[in-house]
Amino acid sequence: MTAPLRSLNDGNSLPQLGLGTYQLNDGAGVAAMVGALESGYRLLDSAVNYGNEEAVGEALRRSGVDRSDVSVTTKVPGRDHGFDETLASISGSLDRLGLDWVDLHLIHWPNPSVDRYVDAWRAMIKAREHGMVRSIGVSNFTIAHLERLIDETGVVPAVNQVELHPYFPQGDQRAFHAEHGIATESWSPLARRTELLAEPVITEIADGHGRTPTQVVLRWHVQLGSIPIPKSADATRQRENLDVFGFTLAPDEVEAISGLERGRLWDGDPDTHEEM
Ligand SMILES: NC(=O)C1=CN([C@@H]2O[C@H](COP(=O)(O)OP(=O)(O)OC[C@H]3O[C@@H](n4cnc5c(N)ncnc54)[C@H](OP(=O)(O)O)[C@@H]3O)[C@@H](O)[C@H]2O)C=CC1
Ligand SMILES: O=C(O)C(=O)[C@@H](O)[C@H](O)C(=O)CO
Repeated sequence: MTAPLRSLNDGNSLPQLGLGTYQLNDGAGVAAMVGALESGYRLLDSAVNYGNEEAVGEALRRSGVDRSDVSVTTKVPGRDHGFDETLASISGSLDRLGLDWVDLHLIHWPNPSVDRYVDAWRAMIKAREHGMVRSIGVSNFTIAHLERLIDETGVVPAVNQVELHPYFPQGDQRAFHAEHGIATESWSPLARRTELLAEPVITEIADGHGRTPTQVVLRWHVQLGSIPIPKSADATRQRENLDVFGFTLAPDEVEAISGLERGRLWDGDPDTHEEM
């Protein structure tokens, strides 16, 4: 089973669900990612700061899945913002991944107090022209950050990867993305397995569909039009998470799940939270 594809604003496409790889490191991480690829995952979400780009490349080679069939994402860390620094960062990622191109490269956090994300974005545009990356996007960018990128460069990101789960459905942010043709990706889509999966609203809907709470949450993301990237190190849970394309939530079920809104998981407000 593989996830259906969705089109991006640059003519490329991404699977509608991928594997988060934060904390999938070293040999165990490689094994988990090989298992995911064998189960049908075709999108791996990495970052320089996860310290696992070598492991992602190794898993891809070991899996035997055709390179062209897998969308590899990685991210420029805050310490590499700036034009030359970002181009060097992308080269470093390609070296560590052992790949000729990255499918989707993101600016990991805007780090507004540093104020170099527009320079980083200009370098991303250049890297795409050079064929080092196929699609370019951002992560944790607010509407104001996106407006500034678009105003100053005229290039609209293909993707914005943001915190998104039933406790934080990001209605305004998603509406802005839809208006500008930006695909939304959901990080921590399972709210990091907090009490979310035991919420009665979710368990009752899951029982009604003969599905697990996790599948209902991931299906909710898909029906919002966002691309969830759940992380699991476990082969059985990876397969469970990918198996969300054979049922449909009713509109009132989607709305009830969105009604769990209460805020961010932790203080990851991109206006104030910065990561180098
Ligand atoms: N751009 C950004 O700033 C950020 C990006 N991310 C990206 O998003 C990805 C996902 O987010 P993450 O924070 O990892 O959190 P998730 O919401 O994906 O939750 C992961 C947790 O859920 C558990 N889990 C997964 N599947 C199941 C299941 N079917 N049943 C029960 N438990 C399950 C995992 O355990 P187990 O492994 O044991 O299955 C793990 O403990 C990251 O890996 C990373 O790629 C995350 C944070 C910030
Ligand atoms: O996982 C990511 O991409 C992150 O940016 C993390 O560092 C995240 O910010 C986190 O886990 C902080 O606790």
